[in-house]
Amino acid sequence: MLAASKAEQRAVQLRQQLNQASYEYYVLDAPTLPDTVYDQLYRELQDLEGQHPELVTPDSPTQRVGERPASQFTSVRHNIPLYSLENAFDLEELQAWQGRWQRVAPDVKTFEYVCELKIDGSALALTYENGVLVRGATRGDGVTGEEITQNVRTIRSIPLRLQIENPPPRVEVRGEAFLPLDVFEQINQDREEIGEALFANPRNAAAGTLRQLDSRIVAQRRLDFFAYTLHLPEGGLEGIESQWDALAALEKIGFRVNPNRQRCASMDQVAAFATEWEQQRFDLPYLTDGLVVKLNRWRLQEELGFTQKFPRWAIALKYPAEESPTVVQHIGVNV
Ligand SMILES: CC(C)(C)c1nc(N2CCN(c3ncccn3)CC2)c2cc(C(N)=O)c(N)nc2n1
Repeated sequence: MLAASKAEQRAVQLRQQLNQASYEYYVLDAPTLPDTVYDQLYRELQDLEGQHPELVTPDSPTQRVGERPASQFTSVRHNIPLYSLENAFDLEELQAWQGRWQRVAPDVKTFEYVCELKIDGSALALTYENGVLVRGATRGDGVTGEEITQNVRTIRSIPLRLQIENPPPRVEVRGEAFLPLDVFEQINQDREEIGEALFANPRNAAAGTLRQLDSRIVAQRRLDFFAYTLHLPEGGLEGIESQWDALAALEKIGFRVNPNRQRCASMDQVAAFATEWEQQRFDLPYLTDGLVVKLNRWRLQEELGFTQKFPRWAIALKYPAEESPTVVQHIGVNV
């Protein structure tokens, strides 16, 4: 039995080693620690926490695995609302959107867009206090959502602690939880075998999994997560003035951020990116249903603000639904 302070030092060391190994495996997809060593260190930490329960911390990897079922979810108000997105269904509508925001800010001569693939999953709101994950919530209606922290902790690509030397007091991260297509197929096979209703698509499967009361089931379903928004209500991270900077910062502090993103200096470049990914997206191991096009500079986003429902500085370009259409559709001008 290690003395308390020795035990504490060892627990800190094990947590750091195991969390780093998890980050390399689930976020970088480049593990360096052999699974057998991971399992051995994990068991050592479990034993240590068993002997010294006071050593358990919220960012301990032993706290990821789901606990006993909650009876129901509580409703929580988002610190910062999650906005909806206007939709464009072809490049003409995208061009019209550009015209609309430019009429609101006619003095803006230089601007650029960030194009991100629109992951077809379920939006999540994550709150970190002093670098530690304290809350995870569903989007809900954008103002209030369901508190699903225990389920969110089982998503291994979501860090339990941010990789920041001096973490800001509060960091809000938003992103999309999703099920990779092969995981979705496997879940439906398992459900078919036990006569349960199948999930219609990976988005429903992700949303349904996140609302599972028993987080041990969530832990088995291997949800994944791409972050796309970073809010710093009290500041604390220097040099982030745009969406592009924010995506790089999200990667730096430990999140998966979708790599298929691009800065575009004109609507023509946006159109090229959209046309490229309209087909290439089918090579990806997860579902997408379009792009999200955002004005990049945060100052310009603030200048443009919001309509009743949407930010003026962003729009979703939706690809045609995959049902086999009688007429072949594409986002270009339908000839
Ligand atoms: C921050 C803004 C508002 C510009 C924003 N909003 C998004 N969404 C809003 C509407 N959402 C929504 N969900 C359900 C019901 C109504 N709206 C779902 C997320 C984004 C979704 C994705 C994605 N899926 O990959 C993304 N890369 N960027 C986003 N950016």
